[in-house]
Amino acid sequence: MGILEKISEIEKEIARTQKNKATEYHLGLLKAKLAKYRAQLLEPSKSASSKGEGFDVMKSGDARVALIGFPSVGKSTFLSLMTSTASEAASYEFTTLTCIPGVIEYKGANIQLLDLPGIIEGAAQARRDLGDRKIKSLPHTTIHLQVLELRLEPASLVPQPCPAGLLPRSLCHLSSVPSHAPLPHQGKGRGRQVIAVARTADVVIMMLDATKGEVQRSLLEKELESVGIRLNKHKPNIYFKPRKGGGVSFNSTVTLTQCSEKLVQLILHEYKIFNAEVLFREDCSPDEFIDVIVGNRVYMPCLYVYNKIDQISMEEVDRLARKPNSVVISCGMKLNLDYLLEMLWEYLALTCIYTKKRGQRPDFTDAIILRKGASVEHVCHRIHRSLASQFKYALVWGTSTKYSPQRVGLTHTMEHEDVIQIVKK
Ligand SMILES: Nc1nc2c(ncn2[C@@H]2O[C@H](COP(=O)(O)OP(=O)(O)OP(=O)(O)O)[C@@H](O)[C@H]2O)c(=O)[nH]1
Ligand SMILES: [K+]
Ligand SMILES: [Mg+2]
Repeated sequence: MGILEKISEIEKEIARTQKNKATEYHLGLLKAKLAKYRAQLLEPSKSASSKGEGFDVMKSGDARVALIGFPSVGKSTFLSLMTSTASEAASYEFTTLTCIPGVIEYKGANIQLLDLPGIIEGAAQARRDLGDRKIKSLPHTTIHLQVLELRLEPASLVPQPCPAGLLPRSLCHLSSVPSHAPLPHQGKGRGRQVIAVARTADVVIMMLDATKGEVQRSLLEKELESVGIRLNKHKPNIYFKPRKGGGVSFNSTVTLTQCSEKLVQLILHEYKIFNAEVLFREDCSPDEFIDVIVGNRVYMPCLYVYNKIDQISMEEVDRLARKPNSVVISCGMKLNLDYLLEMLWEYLALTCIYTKKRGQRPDFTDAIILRKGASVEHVCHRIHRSLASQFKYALVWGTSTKYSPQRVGLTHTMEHEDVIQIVKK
């Protein structure tokens, strides 16, 4: 049995297993198995040659935002609106085939915005290649595969009605494609590269077409989830350390309602870990525990952006706008873009630091933009390469200190809108 078949078997078994106290261990074990097979699938195959032309964009600016979404939801239109970069936008799908970077200038920060191909396409290609086993595909749910097949059979490139009852109308491929539109094979394996780029971002903007169903959102979430990207979640607060011997020592500082010592042991055994120290500091689920064992997960804020609200009713706009982590916009009519920027800024959680020279007022026109949690040393490096080595102490005004000003060292953590004066040796 191939890995994909094994995954599908386990998924089926999970689906048909009733969730209750009696099946809890069984389910936990199945989930551990599933995560293991998925990881195997994602390991870069040795035959995979090129890293993907057009995707190796340099990280630049103060932060990076990746635009993820189905084809033709308006990603390129958005990039062209928000930045001085033009990215081709058109009514046919898969207009964008590479990664196009642009820069948003906001509150003195340079935010790199990456326009990417409609993510599903590459994954679809991977699915098509499964036959000859060239590309080890990402796992998908059954419905997902149905969608992909529907979309990419040559016949689906011409307008055709959707088979009744198979899919929501929103996902049917009803648009016609002009002759100059790229053929599906040109996007070979891009879904994987899109995901690789997404992993490097500080925030993901998941762009959705407000006129289409909610299913697009859950499909994308599943796809990102299955490659280890965790959206709007924090890293589980579990201490985990494999050891040489001594068995598994299990402890928790809170009451656990989803995991028990026995379940943790079972999951660990599935990973052939027989000696480890485990401390739950949070009431985590088995999935979260598995994430900790497997590691290499990325935890990323995600903003769901519903575009094309010019096409839907006010009631519908209102409903979408009230969803958590969501913003409604229209690129076509330039609606609500300012609010989106505000939200994006919040999600990026950047820290602006102002510098001040001795005896002078702070320079509020030119902020130093750093990541949350940045230290005085980071500030020094940003000002000048050699500044940290000449550093004697710094005076800081703002919320990070008890007194203003306060004398601090290189390791002091800065907070948003702090003012700093650096004194050299
Ligand atoms: N009505 C309406 N149409 C929009 C809006 N934003 C974009 N469009 C149209 O949607 C179509 C697709 O836009 P693109 O920007 O090419 O979409 P994309 O997500 O980059 O598509 P791919 O690169 O193919 O994945 C174009 O015809 C745009 O003019 C909007 O707010 N309202
Ligand atoms: K398009
Ligand atoms: Mg595009």
